[in-house]
Amino acid sequence: PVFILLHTPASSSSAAGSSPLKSLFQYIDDHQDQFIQRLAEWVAVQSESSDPAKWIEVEKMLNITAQRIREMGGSVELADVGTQQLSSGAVVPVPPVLLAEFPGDPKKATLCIYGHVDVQPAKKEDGWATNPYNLTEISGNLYGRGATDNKGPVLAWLHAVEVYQAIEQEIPLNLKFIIEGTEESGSFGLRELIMERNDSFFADVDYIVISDSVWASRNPALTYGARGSSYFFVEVDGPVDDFHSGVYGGSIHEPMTDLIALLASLVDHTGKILIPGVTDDVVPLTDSERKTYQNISFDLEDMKKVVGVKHFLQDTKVKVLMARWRHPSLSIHGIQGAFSEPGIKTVIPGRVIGKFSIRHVPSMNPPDVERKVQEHLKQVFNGLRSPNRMKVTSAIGAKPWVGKLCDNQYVAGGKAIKNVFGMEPELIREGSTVPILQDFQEVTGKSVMMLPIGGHDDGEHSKNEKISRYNFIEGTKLFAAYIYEHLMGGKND
Ligand SMILES: CC(C)C[C@H](NC(=O)CN)C(=O)O
Repeated sequence: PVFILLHTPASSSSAAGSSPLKSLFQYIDDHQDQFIQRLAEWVAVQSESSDPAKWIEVEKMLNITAQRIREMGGSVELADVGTQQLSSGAVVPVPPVLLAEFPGDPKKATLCIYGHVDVQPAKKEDGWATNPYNLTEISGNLYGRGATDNKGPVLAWLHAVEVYQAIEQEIPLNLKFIIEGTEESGSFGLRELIMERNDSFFADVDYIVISDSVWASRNPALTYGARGSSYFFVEVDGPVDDFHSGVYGGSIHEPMTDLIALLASLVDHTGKILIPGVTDDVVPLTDSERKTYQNISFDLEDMKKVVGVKHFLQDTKVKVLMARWRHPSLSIHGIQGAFSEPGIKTVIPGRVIGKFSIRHVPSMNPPDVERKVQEHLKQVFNGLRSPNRMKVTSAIGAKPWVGKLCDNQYVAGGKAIKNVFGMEPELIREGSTVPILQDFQEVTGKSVMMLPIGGHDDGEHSKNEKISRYNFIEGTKLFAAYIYEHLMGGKND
């Protein structure tokens, strides 16, 4: 990893008061209700990618995005990324990937913006205070599934372009967009598409920017690292059916009991991963890296309130940040086939599937981790001497990413933050995963940066996900300013 602290001196061209930026910002302020109305229309589409039955909604969302880009004068291709085989055995087409570009000038540098318009599942019964698919403003916050992850930021990028067009301000960059619909399920077929289009769509791209994350505190940030992820299903299957526990309880090996033993062997109550060898490759901590965590304005007390806990597994800010950004973690997400409705049911489920994931950090290697998980679970299951069958499958294998802080676009990002928020950017990493991030860097060799606009308390993936009106609107200004601050016609060096 590169840990160079960035200094972003204010340049004469980067004064917030200079007239193009002033006009751009004024237009954004004047049109904020219209921008929020458009976000409400996007949030209303239930584009959950975890359930292939809902891919029709994902495609609807991609078509709405395509239509908006065409209305703005961009050309759009909805690229085929193949098929997926479902657990039922059925083979279904994956939602396409949107590739778009605006008319360009070969003398200018080219920026490619990546985002996704699929969302994690959400139901009012999960405990939402409002309907998750009806964007609702309460006390300056816009609540709705996808408001921050990632419909709000994708829309903010389109609004930033719209603003240039509306005030007839020349855009100092060529712009391309790559928008997908299965990020929340591992980005099916996207790596292959990038490889296939490396010499065409990506050939003239200089910079790739991704706004699919949140700030670490109340301070605006530039993000230079993200964890990877491997997602696992461990299935235990035995009795031919679900059975009455009064009849069979005590005489059969219950799949759920086996599964609980398997899941309990993965991680302990302190968060320590128990799978042999999984943490062996984590890069050692250096003094200079440790120092980078000390200056982050992350407020532990504030974070406890956001999360609703008395304490974390770690007792200092630095340790909590390191746990989020530079150490792997293992989380257990759910059990399919288990009785999870309210009330009483005394059944022994005949087949259950446990779901868990491991967040990877440099220099972990997902295939290597997957092999160790397989070996470990096999060994634990053998020890149970159960007649049931166990199957472990890995659904996602996304690598961790570390960007290059010396790239030009971090300077443009820093200046843009100064223009909009009047402060230096915080240089942060991200605990969550954008599955395609490292592939972008590895396959295209281009400069990649994350430029988040989400707030630290936005609650991505959880109930009551939101983006604040402030972050959505100032974030739109940030993107407009970032475009403006980019080296006019400059290529990354
Ligand atoms: C691989 C995961 C499903 C990706 C997901 N990504 C994001 O939340 C990005 N905002 C994650 O859980 O990290």
